[in-house]
Amino acid sequence: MRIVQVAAGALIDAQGRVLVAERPAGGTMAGLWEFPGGKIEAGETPEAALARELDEELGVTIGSPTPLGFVSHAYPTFHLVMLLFGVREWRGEPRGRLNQRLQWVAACDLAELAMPSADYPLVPAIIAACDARVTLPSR
Ligand SMILES: Nc1nc2c([nH]c(=O)n2[C@H]2C[C@H](O)[C@@H](COP(=O)(O)OP(=O)(O)OP(=O)(O)O)O2)c(=O)[nH]1
Ligand SMILES: [Mg+2]
Repeated sequence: MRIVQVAAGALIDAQGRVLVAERPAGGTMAGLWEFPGGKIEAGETPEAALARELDEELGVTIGSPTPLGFVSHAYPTFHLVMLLFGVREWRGEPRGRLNQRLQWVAACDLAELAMPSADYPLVPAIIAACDARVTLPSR
C-alpha cells in the first residue's frame, strides 16, 4: 500500500474560526473542504512542507505552527498519514492561489462541511484549540 505523508494547517483567526479550502474540480476528492497543505517531500521536515505548501496554496508566510493532531487513514488506493498543525500567526492575506475557494468557518461548524473522510477525527482537537484562545466580548 502506498503511504502518502501530508502536512496540513488549520489557520485559526482571533474569532476562533478556521480556514478551509475547496479541493479543485477534476482532482482527487474534488469539491470537498480541506485544510490547506500537501505532500511532504523526501528529506523535508513536516514544518518546512507546511510552510512551503501554505505559501504555494494561500500566499501566506506562517509563524510557528503547533501540532494539533494526526490521522492515519486507509483510503481505497493509498494510506494517508496527515499531520495537522494549528497556525495562529501568518503574514499576508490568505487567497486561493490555485483558484481554490476559501472560507472561514467556526470550529464548531466544521463537522457540517463535506470534508475528506480522513479529516473528521481531527475536528474535536480543532474545536478545543479554537476554544482555548477565543476572546469573549465584554458584557
Ligand atoms: N491538504 C490536504 N490533503 C488532504 C486532507 N485530507 C485528506 O484526505 N487529504 C489527502 C488528499 C490527497 O490525497 C493527499 C495530499 O493532499 P494534496 O492534494 O493537498 O497534496 P499536494 O498539495 O502536495 O498536491 P499535488 O502536488 O500532489 O497535486 O491528502 C486535508 O485536509 N488537506
Ligand atoms: Mg495541497
